[in-house]
Amino acid sequence: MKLKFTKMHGAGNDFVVIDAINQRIDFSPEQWQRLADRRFGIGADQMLVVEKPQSAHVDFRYRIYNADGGEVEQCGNGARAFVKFVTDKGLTGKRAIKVETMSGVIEPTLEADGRITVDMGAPILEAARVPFDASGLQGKSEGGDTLWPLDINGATRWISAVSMGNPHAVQVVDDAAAAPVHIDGPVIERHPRFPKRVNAGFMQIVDRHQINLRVFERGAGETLACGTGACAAVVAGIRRGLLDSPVRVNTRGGELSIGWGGDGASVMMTGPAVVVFEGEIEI
Ligand SMILES: N[C@H](CCC[C@H](N)C(=O)O)C(=O)O
Repeated sequence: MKLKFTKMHGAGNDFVVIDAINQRIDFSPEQWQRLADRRFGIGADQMLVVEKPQSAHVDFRYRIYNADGGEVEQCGNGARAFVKFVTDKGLTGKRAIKVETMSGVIEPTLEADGRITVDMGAPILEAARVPFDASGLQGKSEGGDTLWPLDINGATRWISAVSMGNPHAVQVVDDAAAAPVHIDGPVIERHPRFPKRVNAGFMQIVDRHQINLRVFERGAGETLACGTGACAAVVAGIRRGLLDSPVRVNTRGGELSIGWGGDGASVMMTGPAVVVFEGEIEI
């Protein structure tokens, strides 16, 4: 079939965005991998699919596929690209929309300055619901957070386990630029205590309102930015007593702003969404 798509990015985290309301698509994991392939396909960290909603009082359904072809629960940078896409394509006249995902409803809003704010919902902090298997581990309290020891490549790394609908393992490092993202990231991603695998965040505290962050993403490897990873890192930093809301998150691909009012409150993420090109591909 000939597939129409839009190539987009949010702070360098790049996407193939597909209107599945006006196109019928039903791809295998191998076909999703092919679309994501940077040599044999279009190339992207994730594929974002726009569908009609299944629930009432919701404007769209949003499905997300990682570069490895697996469908996942949430994508923060993708949510910003999503609202820009449906607005630009005239699929909605609203500037604030409700979007159902595998992990619940999120609410992206197109701001007057072109940036986009997304209510990402409240973080999930109970280890078993991340999911993270903490059985037999001696965690340590820091502020209101519990840090868990993982043996990664022979060193003990103390991680916070946070879900934004998708799982994150966040650790504080002295220097994000020098962090062993490609050595420890793949080991953390597939650590047996994360039964659904995990996104591995490496957070450097710059000051109480600013971090530098790198993320080795589940199913995609290191990306230039990770929206849910930025949310998870800020939640962990605030709970550890290291950060105060709002927090500027410096990623390799750009800047995100994250706000969180504490346990039970939604995490609010603001950042850019950019169209790179429109295209068609035979698949
Ligand atoms: N790799 C993530 C999905 C994409 C998340 C990221 N691109 C974002 O902006 O939140 C996972 O497997 O949970």
